[in-house]
Amino acid sequence: MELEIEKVATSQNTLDQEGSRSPATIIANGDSVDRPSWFGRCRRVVLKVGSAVLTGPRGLDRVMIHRLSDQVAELRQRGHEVVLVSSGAVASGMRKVGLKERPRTIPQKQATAAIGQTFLMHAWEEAFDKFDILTAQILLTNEDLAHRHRYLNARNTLETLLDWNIIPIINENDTVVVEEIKFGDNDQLSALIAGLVGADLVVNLTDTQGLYDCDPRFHRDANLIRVVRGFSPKLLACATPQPGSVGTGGMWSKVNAAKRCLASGIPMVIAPGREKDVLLRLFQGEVLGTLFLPKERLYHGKKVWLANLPKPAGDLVLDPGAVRALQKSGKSLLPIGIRQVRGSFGVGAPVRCLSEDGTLVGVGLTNYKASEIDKIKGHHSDDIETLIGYKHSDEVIHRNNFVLVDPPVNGM
Ligand SMILES: Nc1ncnc2c1ncn2[C@@H]1O[C@H](COP(=O)(O)OP(=O)(O)O)[C@@H](O)[C@H]1O
Ligand SMILES: N[C@@H](CCC(=O)OP(=O)(O)O)C(=O)O
Repeated sequence: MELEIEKVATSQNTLDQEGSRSPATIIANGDSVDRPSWFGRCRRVVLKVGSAVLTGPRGLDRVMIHRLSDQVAELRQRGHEVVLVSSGAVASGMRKVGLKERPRTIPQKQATAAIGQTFLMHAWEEAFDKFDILTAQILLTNEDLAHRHRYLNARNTLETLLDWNIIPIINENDTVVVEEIKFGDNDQLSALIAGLVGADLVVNLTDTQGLYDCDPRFHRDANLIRVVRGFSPKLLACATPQPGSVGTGGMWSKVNAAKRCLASGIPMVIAPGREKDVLLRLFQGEVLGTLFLPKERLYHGKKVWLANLPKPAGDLVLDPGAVRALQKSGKSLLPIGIRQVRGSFGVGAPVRCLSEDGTLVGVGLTNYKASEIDKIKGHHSDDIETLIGYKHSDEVIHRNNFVLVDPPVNGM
């Protein structure tokens, strides 16, 4: 079976200076490829399973969990590494305490998730136990991954678990997060985890056949989109943010997750989780769901984190020339183009770069602290030492430590 994609090539996985793994599969030449070998080469896979797949009217669907774990065990036999992102804590907790509707208040949601999470983990643990496969629970918040050193710690833990052949099972730490610090939902979390571990593919299992050109609940004539090459904002218009009865974020969130994955050069497939043997069939090359293929990799290594996670510690307001240099020429930020410094931050802090009208241009890590940038702003780099007594570098932000917020993307 042939998949028509514009350009596909695989490279060996590489590690950057900090040990980040790069996804192996990048789109690169003009030939079509056969799906079985393409999927076969996706060694490291992040598998996200939605509440809509894992829970039914009577709560957690253990049969489904067994069916999925059987397939994951088979994929591992074939040499794939699997990192599982499992939703379902709130939905299964709800049934446990007899709630008919999703809890509305944050403390109720958190308490329900606490009840459901142990139940959920127990079910996965039991299902993988048949194959003598160990699992490990990882609960994360956005705050955890926003700090670079904690992000790297999470990566080291995941790498060690994979090295030990243990299946990491990740969920958002619902019992401590409030709306402001949430990932949003597990679709976003799975895309971030994929960037973190340098996954070769994300499989997102949900309760529809894939992405339709409009919401199939309201449009009977909706058409399933089979392959998407590169991201386009048009895709977001296809999907609504309204989830099913137990989900969070809906299809809109999955398309946003695909956007994140594609920017990091990682393909993603949205597939029907309840379809019999869906994972095995996908990896055998059957055309199922919607496959999103990257056209180019915008971010590598540290930039994957920079583009997705850090909490800015301050702002730099730039003159139009500096904005142009960053946006159009991919240059580093020099002090001469900085008009204003906001906030108090140290060396290495993530800061937002804004144009004078307040538009967000990008995010970068600074080479100087706020008080120093205040002294050197508007000056030539040759004057840095005279102004602050030393010179770390000519640039306030080096281009290797900067990402544009809305980089140009090629799509559909
Ligand atoms: N364009 C679309 N294509 C497919 N499904 C869509 C679309 N727009 C909205 N949806 C809805 O999104 C739902 C899946 O999202 P969600 O309920 O969050 O699932 P999950 O629990 O798997 O994360 C589907 O039930 C579907 O009805
Ligand atoms: N962390 C929540 C799931 C949040 C979520 O994203 O749900 P879903 O849209 O079903 O993937 C839970 O375990 O219930």
